[in-house]
Amino acid sequence: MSAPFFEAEGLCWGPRGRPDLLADISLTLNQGEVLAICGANGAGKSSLLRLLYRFHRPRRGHVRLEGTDIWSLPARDVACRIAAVLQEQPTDFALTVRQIVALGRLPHQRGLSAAGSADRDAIAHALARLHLNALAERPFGTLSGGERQRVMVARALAQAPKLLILDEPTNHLDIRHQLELMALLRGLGLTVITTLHDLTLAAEYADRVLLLAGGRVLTEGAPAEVFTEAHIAGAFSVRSRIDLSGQHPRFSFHL
Ligand SMILES: Nc1ncnc2c1ncn2[C@@H]1O[C@H](COP(=O)(O)OP(=O)(O)OP(=O)(O)O)[C@@H](O)[C@H]1O
Repeated sequence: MSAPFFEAEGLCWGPRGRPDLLADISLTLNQGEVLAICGANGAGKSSLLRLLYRFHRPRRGHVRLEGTDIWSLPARDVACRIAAVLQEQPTDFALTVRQIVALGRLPHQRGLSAAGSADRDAIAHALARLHLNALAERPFGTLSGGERQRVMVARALAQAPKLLILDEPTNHLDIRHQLELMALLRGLGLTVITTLHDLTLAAEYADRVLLLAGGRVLTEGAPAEVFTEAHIAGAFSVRSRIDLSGQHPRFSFHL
């Protein structure tokens, strides 16, 4: 049997000298699937992502991409395969949008060789996909929060990854840009793992949802299986009503 495209198995992690914050987390993704990770503040979503894009080394367990443990590869090789869009943004505000997006090509460039035509094509394509052509020569520091977020997604696309990992990518985006970004992520054909606070977006755009609570997997599966009133109460300590009359579930929440 061939290995799953992406697999995390029995992951445990905690900060140095502290007990585990994440315990026994496993997930499997097929190529092209979109996984949403949802859960309350402090549930461990960002910490889990850091294990998946090889920032934190798990205390126990393994993360494998196409059957290879990501810790058996040099960081640069992993960066050619996995791109991450994080909540923290670059502080180098003087760089232009094009220069920031070009940073996505660094893992693919050897030594100090100048960017080649493949790099220029990837940068142009990423700028166009995120509707950033008009902003390409603007200093990053002069952009709005939502524009910056789109630049960070463009940088990740320029990296030409096999797996795209995003931490709350719809933060700062207005409703139209949220929907556009989710449709873009869906339409890329890439395997995507993203944390999302908005359960409606997760239900509409993700193939699978992993619900975290207290650093553990509460449940994982198709959105309709995961988003039940009982699971939502368990993860978020709120009561909810789920309207299943439309194409996608709609939620209302109460204390
Ligand atoms: N390096 C660290 N040292 C100490 N505590 C940490 C560290 N990293 C994460 N934590 C703690 O682990 C818990 C989970 O944090 P994490 O950022 O993963 O949660 P989250 O689900 O992404 O939350 P949010 O929705 O608020 O972004 C939090 O209580 C956080 O304070």
